[in-house]
Amino acid sequence: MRILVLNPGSSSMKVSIVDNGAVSHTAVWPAADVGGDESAVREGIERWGRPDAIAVRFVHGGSRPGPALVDDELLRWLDRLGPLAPLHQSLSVEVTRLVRASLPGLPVVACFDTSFHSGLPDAAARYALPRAWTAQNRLRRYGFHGLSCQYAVRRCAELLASPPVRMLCCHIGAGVSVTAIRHGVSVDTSMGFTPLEGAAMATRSGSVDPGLLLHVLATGDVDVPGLRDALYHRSGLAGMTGTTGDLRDILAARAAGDQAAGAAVAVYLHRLRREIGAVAMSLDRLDAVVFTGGVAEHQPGLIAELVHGLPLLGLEIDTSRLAGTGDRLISPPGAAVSLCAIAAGEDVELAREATALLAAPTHL
Ligand SMILES: Nc1ncnc2c1ncn2[C@@H]1O[C@H](COP(=O)(O)OP(=O)(O)O)[C@@H](O)[C@H]1O
Ligand SMILES: CC(=O)OP(=O)(O)O
Ligand SMILES: [Mg+2]
Repeated sequence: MRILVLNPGSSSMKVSIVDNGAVSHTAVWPAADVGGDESAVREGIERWGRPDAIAVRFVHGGSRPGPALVDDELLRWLDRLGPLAPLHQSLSVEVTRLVRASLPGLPVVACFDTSFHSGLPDAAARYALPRAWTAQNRLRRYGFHGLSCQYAVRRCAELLASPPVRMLCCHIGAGVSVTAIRHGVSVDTSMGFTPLEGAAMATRSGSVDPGLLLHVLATGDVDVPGLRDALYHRSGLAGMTGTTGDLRDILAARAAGDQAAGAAVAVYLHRLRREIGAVAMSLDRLDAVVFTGGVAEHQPGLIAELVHGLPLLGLEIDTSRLAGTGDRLISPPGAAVSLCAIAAGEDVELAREATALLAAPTHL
């Protein structure tokens, strides 16, 4: 089956063709270029020809445990979740509308980041908030980057002689999250009700004392839309440095002696290590840690820096392996914990989920 895969991320729009499970074409557009003219999707369709089906990544799918065939009603419901993932959800809705109009008659499958975490243990999923608020089970921790985690589990098992039972998936791209996985199942994760919780990110703040936010709303010159904009678009590495938050530029500035860039990277790494430490505590031991996402893939030096600041977890890096390319083991032979660098494979998972859904007898 030939699947056109659309993966709107917060900094990029990734479009691929996955042919019987293998990625045959792929292109990445900066997110800012996507919106209005939707050129990325149109170009993908025109360049690569008609697929058999389309799979679209939606970061928020509420408590849905798996993918779903798109119809008008589902699309309206997904659109209503927009405010819970403002950097992603409306873009996913927009590109879905576009492909439905451009390729009428083809099945479109929505795949959700949240599904992988839909079975989170209650203690990890709930917030310590008034009971009445959480009664309908909506104000819970949903978790994100689930499609990336799913792929990391599969790929890590291929790279290691024996599949890891207890692992962490550190997805480090424009969005950053850490997930603890036992026997392939998510048991805790750093993102929560929205993809704003947890580590500091390219433009997102990550977790901030809710008391600070109340204080800013009560005393600062900012309303709720202004606060939302600040936390999603103008915080994180971007906010701390006054740049776009692209780590390529920030690391180059740090190397050139820019102190603000150096301080921002220190905060970014510190907050990520805290999330790794916190999430790891849901496992009784650690067999493997996967580093994936754009930053993990392209900035191995930063991964080494991250790991060197985690002596308590006993992680070791093999610098000669780190300098290699492709999906690989980056810990030394015989290390207690296997460290793996894996290119994010959300597109493969999206195609896999779409193929399985469309082959299911209930779909016929
Ligand atoms: N050489 C590189 N190429 C692409 N992205 C890079 C590179 N080095 C670092 N990055 C970082 O990776 C991030 C993109 O990661 P990615 O996982 O593709 O993000 P998203 O899916 O959220 O759009 C960028 O914000 C950028 O800072
Ligand atoms: C959930 C999320 O933040 O996704 P991305 O890293 O692709 O922006
Ligand atoms: Mg992404």
